[in-house]
Amino acid sequence: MVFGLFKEKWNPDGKHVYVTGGSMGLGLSLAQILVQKGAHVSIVARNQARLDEALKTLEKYRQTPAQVIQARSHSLDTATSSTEALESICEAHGGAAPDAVFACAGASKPMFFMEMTEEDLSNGMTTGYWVQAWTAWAVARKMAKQKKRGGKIVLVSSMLGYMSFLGYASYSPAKHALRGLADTLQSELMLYGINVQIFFPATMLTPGYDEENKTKPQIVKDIEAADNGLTADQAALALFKGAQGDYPHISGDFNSDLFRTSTRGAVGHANWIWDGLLDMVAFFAAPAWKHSVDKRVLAHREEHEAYLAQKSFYSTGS
Ligand SMILES: NC(=O)C1=CN([C@@H]2O[C@H](COP(=O)(O)OP(=O)(O)OC[C@H]3O[C@@H](n4cnc5c(N)ncnc54)[C@H](OP(=O)(O)O)[C@@H]3O)[C@@H](O)[C@H]2O)C=CC1
Ligand SMILES: CCCCCCCCCCCCCCCC(=O)[C@@H](N)CO
Repeated sequence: MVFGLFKEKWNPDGKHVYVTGGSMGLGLSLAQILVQKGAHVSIVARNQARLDEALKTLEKYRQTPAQVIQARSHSLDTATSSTEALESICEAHGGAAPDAVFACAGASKPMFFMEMTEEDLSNGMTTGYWVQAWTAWAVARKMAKQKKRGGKIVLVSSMLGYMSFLGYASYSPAKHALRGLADTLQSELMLYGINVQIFFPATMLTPGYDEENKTKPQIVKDIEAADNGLTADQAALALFKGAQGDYPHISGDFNSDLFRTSTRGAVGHANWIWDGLLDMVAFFAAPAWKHSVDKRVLAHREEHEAYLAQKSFYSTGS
């Protein structure tokens, strides 16, 4: 398989690009880049005040008076609300399907599995998987019905969609599921001339990151300290550059590249030589790193048991 050779780069200039989760973090930074490149940009998120702020920010990057820049408040948790959101942003474009969608919406609530409730686990699937899957479903159908060629659908997973470690039982499965969806759609939506990609960023220093750190156990923070994190702008640039091509998996940094090449499955190579070298590095580096994580987790056993005891875990029923 050869990706991107001899093909023109995807250019958002003059296109209608839909960014979910565009009111802050990765989505907002990406929306800024797209506006700067001359795209008509529609952002969707729930909180109206943050959408208003984001719209003001995006206006600063406007290139021409003709650009349509809009923000709409919708929850993307269900098929119905995701379809409504899509219909509402397409109104200004005469009902035409967007040229591209970047599904950035999502959230994570790390904590110990023992402490997760049924609600935590099922919300994890909604905020990690369905919030993007329904958008992909609604957009793909609209593009296909209108026989729009050259469409693009980009999902946002995480490095935790390639691997995982303690604390992410409600989040990592959803991000792995997104990979399964993206790999399926990359194959199936070729039928309609739609290019499907998925982004696997490591830590991004965003409002969402500050929020998840409120429930994140210290040991999880310690493991993550191996990663400095990218700013939202840096991550959005990596995402945008990946989206200019058509290679299905976009990784934001070197470590994600190691996991990409060593868990590639049936995804082709971005670069035969470089990917082979990275895979070889990962062959040694990933088990060494994992060994250090396992040691850290085992060293935490006693402290963890004391923590659970103090939370009355052992003395309450189910
Ligand atoms: N930050 C990180 O370290 C990493 C994040 N990721 C993923 O990257 C993506 C972006 O993350 P990040 O920028 O940090 O997130 P933020 O929390 O900073 O921003 C998330 C955006 O999504 C919107 N959103 C969240 N849930 C919903 C929903 N149910 N319906 C509609 N809009 C929603 C939020 O607005 P509102 O709340 O108002 O709806 C906001 O605009 C997410 O999918 C996240 O899982 C992946 C790897 C690392
Ligand atoms: C092959 C060897 C390389 C080893 C180095 C790996 C270092 C990993 C650090 C963990 C980063 C966690 C990213 C999670 C981001 C995320 O999705 C959450 N913030 C939830 O939003």
